[in-house]
Amino acid sequence: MGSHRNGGRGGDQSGTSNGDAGGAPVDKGVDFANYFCTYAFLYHQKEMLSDRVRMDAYYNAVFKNKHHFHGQAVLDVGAGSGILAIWSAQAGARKVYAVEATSMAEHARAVVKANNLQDVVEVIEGSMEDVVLPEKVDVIISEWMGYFLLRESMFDSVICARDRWLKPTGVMYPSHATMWVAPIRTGLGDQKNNDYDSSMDDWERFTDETKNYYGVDMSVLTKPFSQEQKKYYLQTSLWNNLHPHQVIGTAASIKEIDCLTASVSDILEVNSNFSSTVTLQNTRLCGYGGWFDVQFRGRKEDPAQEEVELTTAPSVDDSTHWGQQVFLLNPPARITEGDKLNGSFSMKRSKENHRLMEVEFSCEIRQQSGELVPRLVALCSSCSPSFSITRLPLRLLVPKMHRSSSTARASEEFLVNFSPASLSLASTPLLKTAAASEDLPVYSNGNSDHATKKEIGLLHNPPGRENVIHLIPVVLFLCGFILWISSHPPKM
Ligand SMILES: C[S@@+](CC[C@H](N)C(=O)[O-])C[C@H]1O[C@@H](n2cnc3c(N)ncnc32)[C@H](O)[C@@H]1O
Repeated sequence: MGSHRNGGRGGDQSGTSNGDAGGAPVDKGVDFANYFCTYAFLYHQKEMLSDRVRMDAYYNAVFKNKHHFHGQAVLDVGAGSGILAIWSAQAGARKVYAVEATSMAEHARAVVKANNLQDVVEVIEGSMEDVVLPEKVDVIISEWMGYFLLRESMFDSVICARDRWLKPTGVMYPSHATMWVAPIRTGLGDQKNNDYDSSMDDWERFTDETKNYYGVDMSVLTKPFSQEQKKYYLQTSLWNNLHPHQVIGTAASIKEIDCLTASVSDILEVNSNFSSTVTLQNTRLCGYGGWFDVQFRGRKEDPAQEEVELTTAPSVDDSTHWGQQVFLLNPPARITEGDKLNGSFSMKRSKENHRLMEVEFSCEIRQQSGELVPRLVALCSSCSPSFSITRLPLRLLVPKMHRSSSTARASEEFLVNFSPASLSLASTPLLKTAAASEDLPVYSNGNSDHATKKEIGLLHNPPGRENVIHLIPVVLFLCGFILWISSHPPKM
């Protein structure tokens, strides 16, 4: 006991390089500041603990498969508040190692003690990559899934733990994972286009004012500002809780992962050609929704007694805090039942931050007659895909949230590039007003970071300039009134 931290790897993971992350060097200090610190907040853990779909799935997986836990050694990778470690102990584990990188470990220790499980659950504060355990384990349990499964790249740490600490006969909880995409209709693209237009109108006012009031012409920056705003509003995927009616075609699986055998190189990139058949008559293809599910099946030689699945697919009653990622297409295209959508998807880690993803989509629409639909313009046609997404610590930046919340798991976007080369050309102008009537419940998109940015933007306006301008007529009127009064003194 107590000797588990910072041992084991001869320092190979404690420096600034982490080959497993995809070749790019990882600064652990920066990683901690950007990523781990989020999890040191109880409100963040609470939001995960409040996701009933997630909780029920893990709870059932453990308690309906006690045979995997009874009398066994279990490792909880990224224990957070300790919930999975505690369930493992309650299901009869002999020993549970609960490894947590952040100071949340202290809270986990308190919860373990309060539930009288301190003799079974040992909470270890440290990075999984650095921790040394006194024995190999029979089960690894972990909730490592980020938005659209792979964001956060936390599965790397689970793989590392598995390769070092799982017995050859061991079981992974969860055991399998799948990523899905499906064509969708949504009003989000229209909304984001409006946001972009307003930000450019605002920029124009700003450059006029800067020139008129301060004598400096900033208009040379209009293009880079426009690019920046396009990337922000239009080339970034969005968190959304899609209604199942917004899914307008068959879902396609783009990646399957066997948690027992996958290596980091298997998940560095996801590349898939997929096709989907439109299932709705006369509708708009506004983009794609992406989600994942994980299964608890045990291992082939030691299967689950009862298989459990956790899905984050669009759902009315069982939505999760992961929601779905929406990848917008601009402008939307008219499609109808029976049309075939042939797409290609590519996702890789951002060079700047291995926990963030860059996504490229392309798609071709083939009508039932076999004819190709004239070309669509891609919402993200000119973007160079690089973008940051983190489960950030501040509420403002959209942390991992409970499903009923209006915000999401983090500032969640993936940069998305609908490849212009493979997209069909625009035939449909963007329908700015049609969306609302056409799209069924469009749930909150969770972009409170956008709102925040705007709010911050307001603070940066020249102090009170607009208000002063609005006051000018009033002041003029009052001056006129005073002059008139003084030239027409009241007769006493
Ligand atoms: C999504 S949370 C899950 C928390 C908890 N297991 C639950 O299900 O509520 C992931 C946790 O893993 C921790 N974590 C991520 N990578 C880790 C690593 N390499 N070593 C230790 N902890 C890690 C994070 O700090 C975070 O608390």
